[in-house]
Amino acid sequence: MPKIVIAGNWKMYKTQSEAKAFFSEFPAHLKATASQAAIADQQILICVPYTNLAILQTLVPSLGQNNLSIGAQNVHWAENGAFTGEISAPMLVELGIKYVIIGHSERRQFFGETDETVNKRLKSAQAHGLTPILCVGESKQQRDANETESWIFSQLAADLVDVDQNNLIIAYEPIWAIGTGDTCEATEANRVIGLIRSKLSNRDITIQYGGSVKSDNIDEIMAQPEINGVLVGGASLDPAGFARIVNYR
Ligand SMILES: O=C(CO)COP(=O)(O)O
Repeated sequence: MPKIVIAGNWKMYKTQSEAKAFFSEFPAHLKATASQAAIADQQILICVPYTNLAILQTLVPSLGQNNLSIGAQNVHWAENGAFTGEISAPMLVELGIKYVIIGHSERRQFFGETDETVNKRLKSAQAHGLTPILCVGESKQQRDANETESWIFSQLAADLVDVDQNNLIIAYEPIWAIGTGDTCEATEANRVIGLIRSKLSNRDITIQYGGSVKSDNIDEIMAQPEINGVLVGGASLDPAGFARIVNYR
């Protein structure tokens, strides 16, 4: 059985003081919404801006929530070098970071990320023992043109060359559902995720859904058999709301 991973992607939100305020409230909300036994087998992950990584790595262990980790939102493929504005895998590893998002559609759309650079980032992350969360998904235009499957299959084929499928999470994030409130129907997300799984050599990979996940649609999404977790943007910024998402039922 794939592990359930409930992840937040804070994107470019929260200063250090705002991040600390979130974690001063989050554990109490988690305890108030469900028993620890119910969520014990899940991985809870929050991928934060680089400026919050170090402080949260020292703060989170004191919260008594062993299944809660902090992750990064990108990583460069080189160990170091003249790459202004980038962060390398050894820099994350030294902080004790274990998870990193790679190939988010916002990186592909606004920062020139290609399947080739996504593939290089994935391999470097894995070579340093990090578990990448690879994001794939189609645009509205591609969906309307019935190109969803062919597009995602081409992303997977290019992104996963020489990538170890034993240390990988995939997030299906239809671009048209991100930040729009226009969630993909749970059954449709389940169908596409099933197709993604059919293309993998390791069928036990955790595959998440992402795109306008909220506390009021999480139960239906997580009830789908192919969906092993979620990658949550906006709704992960609120400690009470994200605790409710972790405690789906
Ligand atoms: O991009 C996302 C997560 O990576 C989804 O963002 P929203 O949940 O805000 O739609």
